[in-house]
This record gives sequence, C-alpha cells and structure tokens, in this order.
Amino acid sequence: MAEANPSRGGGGPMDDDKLVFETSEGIEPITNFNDMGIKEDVLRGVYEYGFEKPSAIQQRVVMPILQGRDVIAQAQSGTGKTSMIALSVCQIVDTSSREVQALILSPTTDLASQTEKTIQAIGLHANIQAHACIVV
Ligand SMILES: Nc1ncnc2c1ncn2[C@@H]1O[C@H](COP(=O)(O)OP(=O)(O)OP(=O)(O)O)[C@@H](O)[C@H]1O
Repeated sequence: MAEANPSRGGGGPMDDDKLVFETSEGIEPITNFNDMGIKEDVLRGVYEYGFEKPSAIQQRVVMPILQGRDVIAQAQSGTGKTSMIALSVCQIVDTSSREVQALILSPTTDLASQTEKTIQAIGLHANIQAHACIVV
C-alpha cells in the first residue's frame, strides 16, 4: 500500500477518470469533503493529512456509511478504500465515550497497521484512538 499522501511525498489515489463505477440507485457522488457533513476537527485531520478532494470511491461511499446504510464497496488497489474507512470511523465514533465503537477486520498485518495509522492521522484533532490487534 502506498504511504500517506501527496503533501508527505506519497502517491494519491489512482487517476479516477479511468475508473468505471456501478452504484446502487440514488447514490450521488459528493465531490467535496466540506459537503459531507464531517465534523470540523475530523475535517481538519483530513486536510492536514494532505487530502484535498475525495477520490471517486470516497465520493460515492462515505455518505452511505455515515447514513448507516450497509455498504459493499469494491475498487482497485490504491483508490482510497482504507482512507474512506478511516474517515468514516473518525466521523462516527463518539469520543466522549471510551468504549470500543468500531471493529475493522483486515486480511493482512500491513493493512491493519496502515488502517491504524490512517485513523490516528485523520482523527488526530478529534482525539480518536485506534489500535491494531494482530492475531497470529
Ligand atoms: N482523497 C485523497 N486525496 C489524496 N490522497 C488520497 C486520498 N485518498 C487516499 N489517498 C492516498 O492514496 C493512497 C491510497 O489510498 P488507500 O490506502 O486509502 O487506498 P486503498 O484503496 O485502500 O489501497 P489498497 O487496496 O492498496 O489497500 C494513500 O497514499 C492515501 O494516503
């Protein structure tokens, strides 16, 4: 998985223009993070992480997740799926509670660690805590 974001020298999501999307009826792409109703401290984390606009899959998937819909999303490697999950989790958790509120199952140790790091970066100002538990 590519490291971080453009401002830190990492690669951004692959060229969205080359992607073809099939979505459920009524799913409209939201092309700006500001229009997703994301909390200010989480939004700050998103922009500081170097994201300027949502990738194609983020445009279509973040809102249905935040609306509580059951979502199945599939896209090529490097299209922003991990970041999409991290952002959604940061938005949904209630930091006034110390209870575990989100469980993300990952197929590899690397992906679990990357997800942990992305949540910690995006959730920095929202005081989100994430821990990768590796089962071997
Ligand atoms: N909206 C965005 N703007 C800029 N960079 C982004 C954005 N979303 C993700 N990225 C960056 O693009 C790269 C790939 O993102 P991410 O890891 O979320 O994709 P992925 O689909 O989960 O990849 P993989 O399938 O390989 O795990 C990372 O460096 C990430 O920081």
